[in-house]
Amino acid sequence: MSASVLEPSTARHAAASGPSEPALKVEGLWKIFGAKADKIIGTPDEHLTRKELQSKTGCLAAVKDVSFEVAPGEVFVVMGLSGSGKSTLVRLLTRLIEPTAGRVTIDGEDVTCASKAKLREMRRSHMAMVFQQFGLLPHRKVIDNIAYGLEVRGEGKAKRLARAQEMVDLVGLSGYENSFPDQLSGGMQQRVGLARALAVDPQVLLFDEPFSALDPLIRRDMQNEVCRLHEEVGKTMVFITHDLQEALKLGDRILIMRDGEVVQIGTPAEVVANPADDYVRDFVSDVPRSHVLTLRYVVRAPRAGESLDGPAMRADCVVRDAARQVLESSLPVRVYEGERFLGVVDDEDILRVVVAEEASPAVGNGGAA
Ligand SMILES: Nc1ncnc2c1ncn2[C@@H]1O[C@H](COP(=O)(O)OP(=O)(O)OP(=O)(O)O)[C@@H](O)[C@H]1O
Repeated sequence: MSASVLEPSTARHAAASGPSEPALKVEGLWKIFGAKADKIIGTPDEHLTRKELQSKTGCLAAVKDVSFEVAPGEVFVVMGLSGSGKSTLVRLLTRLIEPTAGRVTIDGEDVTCASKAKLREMRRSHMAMVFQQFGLLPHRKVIDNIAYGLEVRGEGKAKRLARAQEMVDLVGLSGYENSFPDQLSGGMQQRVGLARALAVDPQVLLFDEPFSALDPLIRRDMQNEVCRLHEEVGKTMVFITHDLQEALKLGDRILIMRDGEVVQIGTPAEVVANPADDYVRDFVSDVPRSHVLTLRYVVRAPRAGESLDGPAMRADCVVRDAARQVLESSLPVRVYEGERFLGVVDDEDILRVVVAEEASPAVGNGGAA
């Protein structure tokens, strides 16, 4: 995990700064594959496990009654093992796959009820997707690949090329405008994919395992690139991955899926501090707690007579980042959520997390607010 995991993004603040109309809303979304798929929901069979349903009816519930909301500017990660339903879910959001039931709303517009023409228009302007297999047009130059979405939308040549050039510069591809995709490395091709998605200025950017095929070092670079781009453009992002480290690094919140169902939705710290079940506990067992838990999870009430004159820190500061200041202070650090005083943290409280993560992966929730 790199240090940038720890830096709260602007979206973290945006997502935490109070209720607003969600950028994306998913309500009771189902996808059942099979001949009798539409006869299952509303019957007792909908409660069967995926395996039971499959052996009884031959149908497969790829996505089962999934609901969540994504705030404007939030990075929302969907994580799960292979077969858990992530790809199906992200395709349902844009109706590349038709849902069996449920509703998807993007920026207040109902995707599930949209006519074909409306859907086409929404795909052009409200959402853009970045795929693992880049999906670049091989006979078009980088600049024309990036401008493609704008061309489809009917933008004039000068305007779309100017916008594409801005995106080239944004993703660090200056000088490669006239190259063809097969002249670029995998990482650079994925930068083209990113630039192409950003060019249409969508409300929501969808990423379907975009970095899974890249070498680990390039993959890390690209994750950092997504963090940087997000800081710069502040787009709402839904990011699909099977990699927990990637999820923790990028996500403001993470949705963990298993067998088509939601197991847990929470911030990285919530998921690590309070795993919903053994499946999640297993996933997070190797994560260094001090890299993910925030002071909110360590804070305690001041003891009688304890000084309240120490420095103040924010509750969303990650323990590892806070450690130096807490250890250097001779007085306990006061922890605040906005204006609200939550309590104090001292050397012992910090060391307890660090020592516990050395000794055992299972660290409880010291004081979750
Ligand atoms: N067109 C289809 N017809 C029947 N079953 C399907 C279809 N597409 C997906 N499935 C099944 O739905 C389940 C979820 O698949 P999905 O590809 O969404 O999972 P995933 O989490 O994205 O996995 P991976 O990371 O391996 O792609 C799997 O059991 C898969 O076999």
